Amino acid sequence: MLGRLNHVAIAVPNIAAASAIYRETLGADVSEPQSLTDHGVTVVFVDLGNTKVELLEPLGESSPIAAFLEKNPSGGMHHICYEVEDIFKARDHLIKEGARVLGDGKPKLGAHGKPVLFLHPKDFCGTLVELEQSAA
Ligand SMILES: CC[C@H](C(=O)O)C(=O)SCCNC(=O)CCNC(=O)[C@H](O)C(C)(C)COP(=O)(O)OP(=O)(O)OC[C@H]1O[C@@H](n2cnc3c(N)ncnc32)[C@H](O)[C@@H]1OP(=O)(O)O
Ligand SMILES: [Co+2]
Repeated sequence: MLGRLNHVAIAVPNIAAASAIYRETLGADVSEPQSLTDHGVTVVFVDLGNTKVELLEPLGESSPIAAFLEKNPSGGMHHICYEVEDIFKARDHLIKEGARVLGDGKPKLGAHGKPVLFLHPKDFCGTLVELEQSAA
């Protein structure tokens, strides 16, 4: 079911400072910030050629990453995103397996304009999993 590793996400308190660390200290290619109001985050992507790192900062009052940053004030690894061919097929399989699909189970468009879903960290070795459909 799982395809490529699309990205590893790091939640940060300040995305400008984190982008500067990746751009200047690590010499990485960092995208411009994207505000994803629907998702309550501002993101940038660090292009690594074979995969990406997503840096994300809370956006708005009810950001889903606010509680995570309260527990991890300097930031930390937040989620891992795998690609799947068919997100509906993947979702239905996971529900059948008893996994918790977060939200209302309806895929939303992610930062790449493709449908994404999130799976509860408690069901996947303490790791928040994001699934992104490889095709739009
Ligand atoms: C889609 C746009 C973009 C993209 O890639 O295109 C993004 O990736 S946007 C990313 C931001 N959006 C989300 O993360 C949506 C899914 N996340 C959620 O719904 C919440 O963050 C949730 C439910 C995973 C956690 O919410 P919250 O922290 O408010 O809940 P709890 O404090 O009750 O946490 C429950 C339990 O889970 C542990 N937890 C929380 N977050 C994580 C995490 N990132 N990794 C591992 N574990 C996590 C938390 O510590 C609690 O554990 P407990 O032992 O009960 O204390
Ligand atoms: Co993500």
